[in-house]
Amino acid sequence: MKVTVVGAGNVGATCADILAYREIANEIILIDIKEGVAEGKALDIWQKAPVDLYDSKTIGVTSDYSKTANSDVVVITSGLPRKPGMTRDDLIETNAGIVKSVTEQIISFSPNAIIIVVSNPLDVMTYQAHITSKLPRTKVIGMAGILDTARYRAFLADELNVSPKDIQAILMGGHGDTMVPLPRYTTVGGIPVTELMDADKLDAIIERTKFGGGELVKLMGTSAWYAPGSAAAQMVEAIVRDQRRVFPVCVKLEGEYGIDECYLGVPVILGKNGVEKVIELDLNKDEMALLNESRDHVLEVMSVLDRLK
Ligand SMILES: NC(=O)C1=CN([C@@H]2O[C@H](COP(=O)(O)OP(=O)(O)OC[C@H]3O[C@@H](n4cnc5c(N)ncnc54)[C@H](O)[C@@H]3O)[C@@H](O)[C@H]2O)C=CC1
Ligand SMILES: O=C([O-])CC(=O)C(=O)O
Repeated sequence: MKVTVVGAGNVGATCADILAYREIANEIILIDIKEGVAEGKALDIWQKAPVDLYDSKTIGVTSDYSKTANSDVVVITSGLPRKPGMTRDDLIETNAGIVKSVTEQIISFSPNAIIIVVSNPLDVMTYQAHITSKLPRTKVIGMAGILDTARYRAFLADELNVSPKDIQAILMGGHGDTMVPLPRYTTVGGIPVTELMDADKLDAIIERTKFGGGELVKLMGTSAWYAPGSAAAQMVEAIVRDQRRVFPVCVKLEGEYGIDECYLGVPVILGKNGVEKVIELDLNKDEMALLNESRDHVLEVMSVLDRLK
């Protein structure tokens, strides 16, 4: 299996490193526009192989897309990250152009690839890759839900003093402040979280999760990369190993949840064809209202993208 990671910055290099270390793909192409950066990071990852005992090969490239030819999966991380005081939406003008040009080049050499978008604003950049590539919605998806859910699970593990492995949860909606955590679908070793924690504490964790990306931007002056890189690699793994994992993934809705023509995070089955199935939960009135609020926000930012065209 051949996987290309576009953007050899913090998220892209972390993702490539995990793909190699866990031997998720045997050939990994790391490509960036900045001369030498992808080559250097790929070489560094390869020099770690004798220590960590893997034989997946990472190759770094500057802007030569012919080297990405026939990739099975492509992860797009190229673009600006936000700085303190910015929203993800503030990145739209710069990143839309970058995602568009990268997608055009990727698709000309790998017309059958499955594309996983990471660049922000996530839902709208995934839409950008979809309209540029003209690939079916099942093959152009965005990474956000695994990361947002992981943050929620990590905060719950801290609060309950239990292993994060035992926390199962699902989170829906756009990748932003309007994301929709679902306590009704959160369990700890099979026990509903609402039986283990009072509502105030759970609400505080939900609020922290919604602003989890911003918390890290404030601390570091740029956005996160370890968990995002890992979450993107987990999506690649589900596809290349046809694992049929159930993950929240950003996908274009075509009538599911009563929502049409909008990219939004929902639970899906992820396998060799990309999205094998969109899972429709029976949301209650309050949950549906939150999801619609999130949809409205994403549609508003999508309309900005349409004006930029
Ligand atoms: N979906 C999510 O949950 C997350 C999304 N992000 C987003 O991912 C993106 C990348 O973040 P970082 O890796 O931290 O940024 P970074 O600045 O460390 O890396 C971005 C890389 O993209 C490269 N690049 C820019 N234009 C390019 C082009 N046309 N072709 C190829 N490479 C190009 C840059 O040279 C740079 O190396 C940002 O937009 C950020 O907001 C970050 C974390 C989580
Ligand atoms: O917060 C950001 O800008 C990056 C991101 O999407 C995240 O870490 O959730």
